[in-house]
Amino acid sequence: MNQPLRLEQMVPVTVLTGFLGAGKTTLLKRILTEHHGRRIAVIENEFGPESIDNDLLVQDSDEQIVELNNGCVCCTVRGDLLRALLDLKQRRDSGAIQFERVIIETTGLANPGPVCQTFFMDDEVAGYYRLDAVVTIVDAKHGMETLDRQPEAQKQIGFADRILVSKKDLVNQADYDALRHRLVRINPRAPIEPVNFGDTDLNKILDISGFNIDSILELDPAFLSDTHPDAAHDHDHHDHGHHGHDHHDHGHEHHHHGHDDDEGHECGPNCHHHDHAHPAHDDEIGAFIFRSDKPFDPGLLEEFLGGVLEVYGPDLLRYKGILYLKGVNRRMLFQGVHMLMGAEPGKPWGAQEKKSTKLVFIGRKLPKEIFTQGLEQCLAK
Ligand SMILES: Nc1nc2c(ncn2[C@@H]2O[C@H](COP(=O)(O)OP(=O)(O)OP(=O)(O)O)[C@@H](O)[C@H]2O)c(=O)[nH]1
Repeated sequence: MNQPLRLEQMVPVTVLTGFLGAGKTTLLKRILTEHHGRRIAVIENEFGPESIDNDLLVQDSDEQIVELNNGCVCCTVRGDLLRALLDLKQRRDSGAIQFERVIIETTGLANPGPVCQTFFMDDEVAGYYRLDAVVTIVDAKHGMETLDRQPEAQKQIGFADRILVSKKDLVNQADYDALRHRLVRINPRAPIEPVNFGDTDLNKILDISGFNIDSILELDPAFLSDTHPDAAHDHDHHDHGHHGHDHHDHGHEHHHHGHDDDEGHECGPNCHHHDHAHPAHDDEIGAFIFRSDKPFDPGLLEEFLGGVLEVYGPDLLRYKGILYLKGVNRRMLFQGVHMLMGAEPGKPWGAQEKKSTKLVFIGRKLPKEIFTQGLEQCLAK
């Protein structure tokens, strides 16, 4: 195995996902034709009638396009994705091609989970590429209906580090607000912005470290509890002293127990429909937050998480946050996808800083009580 690169040397990867016809290709084309001076390798699948026009894309640009044929990235070609990434690595290392980042465009029907997991499961990929963020595009016109009908669409929202809403020009403000509200409920963690025909500030979607860094801090608890009373969960605020020996956790260590994506889906036809009223939405995918100013007992926490992931891993799309661990003088950055979890040391706690844990869990019908009560049991006595 090669020596892993340091985080900042790793090649950032953006996973671009979104509903069928939401505007992924429009955005990608825009990115690849803009003069932004970034060299981007693109991996995409060839699914769907609106497959990207490679000739156009590679024209007078440095981009490298790798196409994955044969259906969705999610269900059939994770092996291909792995090979494509390793192939790009090999060509880059040999000097045959140059690029600084990778964008993977998934099909409109893909569950981004397995795509993300690729970056944790293979040592060579995990040591070379850094999953930067999942960017999800939602179509303002058809988004509501798609969310109603397609669980995969909810997952795409659940996984997102950034949500871009396309086609705002086709709806009125009230419809846009209703959609936005629903998106916040499903995923309160991801900032949401409109995008007009792919016109977006690249800095908002590339190199945002949505996956690796403590972006949970972006969560505004007040906003959260406003829009989703169930989402926030507060605990007593009580600071505990602790001593300073460092607890080094695994940088890229993950647990995997198979059946991470146990509910196959069919790559069906496009789903574009007319408007209709949307009263209550009982979305399967939702989020909750756990906070505490008390430190965790690391052993208890590990045991609890191991157990709870065995049971709920398939339903847990994303979980991440900052851990305040007893006996550890720095924050631990914790994150996971389904049953793969990892933790890495973050910044040391400042002398005056109030230490606390913030975790967000996003998943399908998660039993919030089981999680929050279990986590509370893991707090150091
Ligand atoms: N009105 C409007 N149309 C848009 C906007 N963005 C994209 N479109 C149109 O929506 C259609 C679908 O866009 P694509 O970029 O092909 O969507 P996609 O997500 O790549 O589609 P699939 O590959 O089928 O999943 C195209 O006709 C675009 O021109 C927008 O902001 N406003």
